[in-house]
Amino acid sequence: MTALLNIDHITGGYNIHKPVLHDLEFDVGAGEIVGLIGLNGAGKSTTIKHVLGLMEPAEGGIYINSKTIHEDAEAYRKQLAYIPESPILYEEMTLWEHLRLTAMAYGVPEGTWEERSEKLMETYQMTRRKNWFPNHFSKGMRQKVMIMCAFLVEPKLYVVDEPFVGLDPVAIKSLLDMMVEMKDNGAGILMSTHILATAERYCDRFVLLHEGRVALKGTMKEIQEQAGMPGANLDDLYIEVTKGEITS
Ligand SMILES: Nc1ncnc2c1ncn2[C@@H]1O[C@H](COP(=O)(O)OP(=O)(O)OP(=O)(O)O)[C@@H](O)[C@H]1O
Repeated sequence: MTALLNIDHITGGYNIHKPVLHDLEFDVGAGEIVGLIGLNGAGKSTTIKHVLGLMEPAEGGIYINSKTIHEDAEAYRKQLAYIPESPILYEEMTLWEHLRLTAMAYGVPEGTWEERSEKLMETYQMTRRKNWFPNHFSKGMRQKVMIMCAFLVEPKLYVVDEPFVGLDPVAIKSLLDMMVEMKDNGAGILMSTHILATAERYCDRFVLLHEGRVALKGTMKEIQEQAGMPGANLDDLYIEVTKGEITS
């Protein structure tokens, strides 16, 4: 089976002489949630920037449905939606205009995007704020706008960076339910998070990064085996990895 997202032995970073990512190799398949886990500075955001095409690997390649961004940049980008850790909004555009702009950028047909948007606003309790501008939004509401824009597109691949910070429990539950629904519909999700209990409950597989290298990867059972810690939870595995005692 070809993976939806394939990170093929990439090395990369901000300075060609000092890579931050070293020979990274992992996949995200259709119909699964993969958790990208690691300490501050482990390389999660840098990995995500490479997947989004904002950074170019010095070595190796990144493929979505077997194609790199160079083969067809528009097709590559349209297959993925990104929920960033810090919301990026246009201050002069209302919530509804953000949704409309996203629909236009991704080519979501008229009728479909309005219907999805109304539903999303209801789910995230934002209907009343349809015509509000972002400067009236709380941090959590700003994050909800990003989430709604991503789910509006219904892409093949979701790239989600630390999504739970700032969201209220109802919104967290809605987000998780929606990720499960999209995965069941065949989407792939790469999610970076420090909330390990949630990751353990929702992710099908894990990639534990340590100092820019894959320290462990696989299902819970597989990473427990790799670490020689049968039955260990993700917290324990993570702590063990970050002691630097396990080499991949
Ligand atoms: N813009 C940048 N320029 C130079 N180095 C950077 C830049 N951003 C991150 N780095 C470095 O790259 C390494 C990986 O950082 P990255 O932001 O990918 O970590 P992270 O796993 O996402 O951490 P966090 O959990 O804190 O978000 C760190 O050593 C960091 O100092």
